[in-house]
Amino acid sequence: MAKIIDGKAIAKKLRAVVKAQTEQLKQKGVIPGLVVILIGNDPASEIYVRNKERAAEKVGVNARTIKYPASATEAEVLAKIEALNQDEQVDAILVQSPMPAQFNSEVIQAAISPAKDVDGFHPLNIGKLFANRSGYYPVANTPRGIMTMLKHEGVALAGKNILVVGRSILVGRPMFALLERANATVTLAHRYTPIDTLKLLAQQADVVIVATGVVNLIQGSDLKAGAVVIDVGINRLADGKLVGDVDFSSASQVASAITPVPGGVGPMTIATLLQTTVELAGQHHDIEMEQAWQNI
Ligand SMILES: Nc1nc2c(c(=O)[nH]1)N[C@@H](CN(C=O)c1ccc(C(=O)N[C@@H](CCC(=O)O)C(=O)O)cc1)CN2
Repeated sequence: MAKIIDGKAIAKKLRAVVKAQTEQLKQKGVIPGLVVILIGNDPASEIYVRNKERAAEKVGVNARTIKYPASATEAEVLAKIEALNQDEQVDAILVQSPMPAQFNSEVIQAAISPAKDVDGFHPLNIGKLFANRSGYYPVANTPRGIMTMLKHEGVALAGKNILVVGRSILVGRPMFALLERANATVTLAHRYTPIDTLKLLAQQADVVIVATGVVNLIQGSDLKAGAVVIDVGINRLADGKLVGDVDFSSASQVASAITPVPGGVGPMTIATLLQTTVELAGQHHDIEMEQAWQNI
């Protein structure tokens, strides 16, 4: 039976470190400021945004949400982003995904100043990540949170065979870059990967990370014995139950460690968002931040 990786508990430890960092910044007169832009009325997004605000308040980050109706225009949101880019009180900006159909997410993401791009979706920050540039730049919070979880669990990555399933800008692509940077051999599978190929790749992988939104895509019988399984999927079934992209009951019989849904990757996304917010505030005010989170 696999060890269940407790994302909630790791996120709690990370938030405690972030809170201590926020207090250090406050002693220097800096209150980290986060603005979340929510467009439309996607019920899940409303919950995530509320959870971000609550978590921010607990660690001392000054967070606020700016809401737009689903009928909002790209021009009005772009004008607001431009004003926030100029606002000295704002260190971090994000626009919650998904956005309504009339929005071009590439245009919106590129409009946020790279120095305030707390999601790490700006092409400049993505380019730096893929080029493995030195220096500080924000990286997408879900894959970064997964790296923190893997480190916390003592999962060695160098030289390991890792399969990432899903190639979104939120998870799969930055996950690939972070793992490659950690000297793993990484395969990125996606919707055009034939299912037989996917299963063969999964059987060879020491670590499998799945972010597709397809319920039960990966079964225990697909996995190598002792693999580490990270399930990023959040799928709500007709009966209201939340499940991931991995069949937890069969996979947990074969894996050595596995993240549950809920309570796995999700809580790490929000804790890591706060971590990135505080780091961006430190950058803006030229304050060196101790990387204490590495030892959580
Ligand atoms: N601009 C962004 N949009 C979205 C991101 C993102 O990182 N930036 N990620 C997701 C949504 N998300 C954060 O924004 C998020 C999703 C899920 C959770 C979470 O804690 N999930 C819980 C279950 C919650 C539930 O009941 O639904 C869990 O897994 O335990 C946190 C954050 C897409 N959009």
